[in-house]
Amino acid sequence: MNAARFAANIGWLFTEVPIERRFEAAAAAGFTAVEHAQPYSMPLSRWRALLDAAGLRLVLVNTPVGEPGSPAATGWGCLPEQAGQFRVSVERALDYAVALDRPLVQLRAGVLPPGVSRDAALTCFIANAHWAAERAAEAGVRLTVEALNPRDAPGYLIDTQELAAAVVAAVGHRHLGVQFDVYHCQVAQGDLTTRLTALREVIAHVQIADAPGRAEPGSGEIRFQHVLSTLGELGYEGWIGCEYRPAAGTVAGLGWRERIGGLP
Ligand SMILES: O=C(O)C(=O)[C@H](O)CO
Ligand SMILES: [Mg+2]
Repeated sequence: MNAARFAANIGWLFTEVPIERRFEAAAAAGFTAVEHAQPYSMPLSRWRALLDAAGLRLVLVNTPVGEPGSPAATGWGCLPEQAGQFRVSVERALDYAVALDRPLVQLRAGVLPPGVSRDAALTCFIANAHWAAERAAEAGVRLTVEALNPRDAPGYLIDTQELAAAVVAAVGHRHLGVQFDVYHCQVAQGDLTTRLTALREVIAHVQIADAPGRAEPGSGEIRFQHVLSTLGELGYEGWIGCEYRPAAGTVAGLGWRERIGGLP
């Protein structure tokens, strides 16, 4: 087992303690890396200090999003005429990324706006992602696109792994890859082995939670031993983000790492 390959998402794990104490908690539980979708409520300097004090590395953040309930609550990526706001969100994410170990940055696509066709929204997102990839390359940062399942994220533009991969292909930039969230794929599509295999060349990051409850691996229907050995056989060398809702306490639920094992 290679626990070093798992990154704790400290927006989901260790929420028993305030954000500032989650770093030491993750390190004490054996993690060497963390991810967080929205790090922006804490200043950069504080992130740097907390990562360093705990000996952790940051491996993933998302671009900032708009206010909850607003049209940009899951991002500006596919909102026509909002390119300016999208660019501001990318620049903010890149500021954090450059100062904090150059984690991957997930581009939030947003929900299909009313009155806008799916094709128009996709064209908009691809153009925005292309601009972002150029900027990310200048900053030495890599970007991802993630597909979310429609039950958890109704209306989110990117709702299948293949659509995420199609955006990556359309942009055609080596600084943009697919963020394959195993939980979202299982809920929306299934056929995990086939999809991991088909997308292996473009997968830049993997996240895990079991389905249907989004708790620890081993709590539901996904055979994670098989998923992880498939990733190993495919030569996946990135991090695996633990983005689940602990069923009964983060530390109490970490036994899955030994039971399931890491990459071979
Ligand atoms: O919902 C998910 O799976 C994500 O990874 C989004 O980035 C929100 O954190
Ligand atoms: Mg995810």
